[in-house]
Order: sequence, then C-alpha cells, then structure tokens
Amino acid sequence: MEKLERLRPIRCFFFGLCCVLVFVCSLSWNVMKNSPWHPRNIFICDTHPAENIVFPPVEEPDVRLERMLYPKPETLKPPRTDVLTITPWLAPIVWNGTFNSDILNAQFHKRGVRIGITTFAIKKYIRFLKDFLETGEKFFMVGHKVNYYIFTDRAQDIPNVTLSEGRNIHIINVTAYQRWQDVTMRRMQMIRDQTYTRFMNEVDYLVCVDVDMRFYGSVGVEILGDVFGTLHPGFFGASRAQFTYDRNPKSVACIPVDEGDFYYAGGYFGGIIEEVYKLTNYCHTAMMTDKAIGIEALWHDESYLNKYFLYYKPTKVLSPEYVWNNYYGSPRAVQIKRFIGIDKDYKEVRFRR
Ligand SMILES: CC(=O)N[C@H]1[C@@H](OP(=O)(O)OP(=O)(O)OC[C@H]2O[C@@H](n3ccc(=O)[nH]c3=O)[C@H](O)[C@@H]2O)O[C@H](CO)[C@H](O)[C@@H]1O
Ligand SMILES: [Mn+2]
Repeated sequence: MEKLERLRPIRCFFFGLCCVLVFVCSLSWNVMKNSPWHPRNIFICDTHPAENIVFPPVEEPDVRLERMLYPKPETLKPPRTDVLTITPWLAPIVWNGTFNSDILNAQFHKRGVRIGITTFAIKKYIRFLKDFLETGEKFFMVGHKVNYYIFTDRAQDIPNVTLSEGRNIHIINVTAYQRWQDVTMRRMQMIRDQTYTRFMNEVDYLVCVDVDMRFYGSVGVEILGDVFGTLHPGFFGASRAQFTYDRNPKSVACIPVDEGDFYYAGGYFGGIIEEVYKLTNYCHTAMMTDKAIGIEALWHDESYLNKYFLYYKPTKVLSPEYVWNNYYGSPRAVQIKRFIGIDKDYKEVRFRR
C-alpha cells in the first residue's frame, strides 16, 4: 500500500504524458489528412483538383509531334541580342534566327492549316503579278496549302503561272477606283467583305500584302498568329516623334505624339479570319467616318492600320525582313530580305492610263 502511494507521482506523470501524446497525434493526423503524405492519400496519386472538371472535346486534330532532333534552346544564350524579339505585351517579334522552321512546319502540317494570301492587281499594277506569283511559289509557305486571292479589274490579264500541288489562284473581280488613294484604301472594305462570304469557309489564316513586291527569301508559318502586323522598313529604329502617324486630331487615325509602339507597314498584315474581319472593318469604318467630314489620313490605310494596332495590340509582330525595300540599304539587323518592294515609277504606274 505504502509502495503504491510512493509510485503515485510517477503514475500521474505517465498519465499526463499519454494525454499530451494523444493530443499531439490527433492534431497532426488532422493536419496530415489533406497532405499527400497522409496514409489515406499516399497510394492515390490523382487527387488533383481538376478531377471533377469536364474538359470540352478538342476539335483540333491530335498535334502530338514525332521525335525530332535539333539544337537545344539556350536559356542563357538568346539567339538575337541586337534586336527586340518580344513586345511589352509579350507578342513575339519575328526575326531571322529566333525560330526553328522544322518545329513550326511540323506543328502546322499536323493541323493541316490552309493559308490565304490576298493581293490587289488593279489597273497597271497587274504588271507586278507575274513576278509576285512566281517568286511566291518559290518562297511563300512552301509545302503548305495556299490560296492566292487576286482582286483585280483585269481578270483577262492574269498571267499563267504553274503552281505546286495544293496551291490555287482565285480571282475576285472588283471595280477600279479612279484615285490611287481610293484603290489602296478600299482594300480594307474589299477584304472585309470576303471574310464572311468566302475566306471563312476556305482558309484558316490570311496574309494581306501589296502586289508591287517579290519574294526573295523564305516566308513560312512563323508569321502566322491570331493577328499580326509588320515593322515598316523605314522606321524600326525611329523615335515616336519620327513616326509618320496621322497627327490631325479631327481624324480617327490620329495618334498623339506621346503614344505608339511601332510604325507598322500598310502593305503586310494578317491573322485568323475573324481577326482580319475586325481589323479591316475597323479601318474601313474609320475611313468612312473621316471621309464624311472630308478628311483622309496622311498615309491612307496605313495610318488607320497603325491606329488599330495601337489599341488592339497584334499578337505577333514581323520584323522588316518581311516587307523590305532596298531604298533603306542593308542594315546589319536585317539578315534576310524576304519580301522586297519593286522599284516603280510612281507617276507612270499610278496616274498615266
Ligand atoms: C509596302 C507598304 O507598306 N506599302 C504601303 C504604302 O505604299 P506603296 O507606295 O507601296 O503603295 P502602292 O502604290 O503599292 O499601293 C498599295 C497597293 O494597292 C494596290 N494598287 C494600288 C494602286 C493601283 O492603281 N492599283 C493597285 O492595285 C496594289 O496592290 C498596291 O501594291 O502606303 C500605302 C498607303 O499610302 C499602302 O498602305 C501600302 O500598303
Ligand atoms: Mn506597294
């Protein structure tokens, strides 16, 4: 009895210790319950919160790539350090050396992408078409499905050019406006009107370009994206103040001197059909608003396009490699001239009948 009395403090101590242990265990068990290390969870690997989400069926074909061998991209060695390769809104700026055509071609082939290229050959500009098409066959989207959409008032003079398989010419008859400014500006309306009547059913992407040009180097699927514009060859190193935006506050195209990212060329833009619809519709409507009060922006369609891209930022920007003009020489940043303006006698080609 006396012995038991003596052991009492020790028994109390062990009892207390047991209580503390039970408390600590139950606490940690509750904390552990949601942890992957909880015994209940340890053999269940797919407890991701997305398990109850039903993903909608994917309409795109399986775009899984095959095994490919190519140099590893080097995170610490960017391929170009002499030029800006991404905009502040994270759209890529496409310069030579920044992309791998093999990967891109494999991706676009898997999707079976169809590409439309629009150009206008009105009045005397029909003379540029042969070279445009022949060089296009050599360099434009080689190996892909391509529709050339030629807007013209001279269908009978369309040159006979042999095209590769999967590539076609579609002639769209349009009226010729008298003033050259109207010819160039009305392209927006004419492209827009074909987007929902025709392009939507025939192609996935559109590339809208001038005709007084020839292809000199590869122009491939690297240019494609939701909506893209191209840096004008004369202004890629220029300041905002030097950009020839329209500065007339009365014009819809007006851009104040403290705004603007780049100066985009009027002769090269594109994207998916819906985006080209939005772009051309905006520009045409803006031109009509100005026309109603007797205004025409400084550089016609190009001014309205620049205004559009200021507030609807392009998702991809093409370097001036894609719309070069030899008038600007050969700056080091431009390693390849892929599409070059043809020298022309402006007066002769625009005014004399
Ligand atoms: C390479 C580039 O960025 N060019 C732009 C630039 O001038 P450009 O001097 O390059 O304009 P341009 O004379 O080439 O005209 C633009 C285009 O309209 C078509 N056309 C024009 C006149 C004609 O009688 N028949 C005919 O078919 C043709 O497709 C031509 O390529 O500025 C223009 C507005 O002033 C347009 O924004 C152009 O796209
Ligand atoms: Mn031109």
